[in-house]
Amino acid sequence: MSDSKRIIVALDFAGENSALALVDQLDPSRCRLKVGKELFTRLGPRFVELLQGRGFEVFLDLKFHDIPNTVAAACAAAADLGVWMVNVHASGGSRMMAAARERLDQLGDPPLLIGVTVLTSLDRDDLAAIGCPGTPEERVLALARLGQQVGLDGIVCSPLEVKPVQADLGRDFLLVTPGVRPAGSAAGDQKRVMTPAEAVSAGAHFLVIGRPITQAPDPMSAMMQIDDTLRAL
Ligand SMILES: O=c1ccn([C@@H]2O[C@H](COP(=O)(O)O)[C@@H](O)[C@H]2O)c(=O)[nH]1
Repeated sequence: MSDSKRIIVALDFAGENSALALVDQLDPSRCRLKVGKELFTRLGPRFVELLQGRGFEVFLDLKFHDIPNTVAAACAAAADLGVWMVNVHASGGSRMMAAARERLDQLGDPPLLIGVTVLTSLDRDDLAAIGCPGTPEERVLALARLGQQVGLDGIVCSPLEVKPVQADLGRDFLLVTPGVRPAGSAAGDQKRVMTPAEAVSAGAHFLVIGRPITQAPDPMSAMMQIDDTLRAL
């Protein structure tokens, strides 16, 4: 799968003005935007519509995780909003993911449906502490297989798991990777990271990048620099 817009900028801002100050500098032909829990909780669907009205495709990153009926209905609401991509937690289980898939399949031109596997802020010790033995890679693979079986379009994982997942599930299953840090960027709360070039070289389809762009002194130039590096690969 080849897509010229690999970068999804994570709009993690506290309000409309700060978010739009960045969005105003971005070009919808070079990147997509991700609206997550903070901005959506503050500004709601209206803000997603505003971004789409400016020509951006939006990944609505609300990571739905609930009983099947509730998640299916939430996905349908996201589809009604016209978003490009929506996600659910794969750990919500097969029936939950299948319900989301079935509901979206009833609609014309549904958003891409993606399953979050193991958050990129977690390492093996964090997983052990919540009662999940094994490595993040093992757990990502198990959840990715489940997601593919029920017809998800792809998963969210860290760039570190891209190669093993593709070796197992093929290259058409979309891999969306946060945990992306250009060389020299602070990892912050992310534990499983790679550089943008490493992630794409490994086979990631889309990179979710927040603070390395949004907190840069010149966000547009930071985004273009990363994008130029990826286009040169
Ligand atoms: O496993 C996950 C799933 C989602 N995210 C989201 O991606 C961005 C990453 O932002 P950075 O500032 O580049 O760390 C953020 O919105 C997360 O909610 C993730 O990081 N890991």
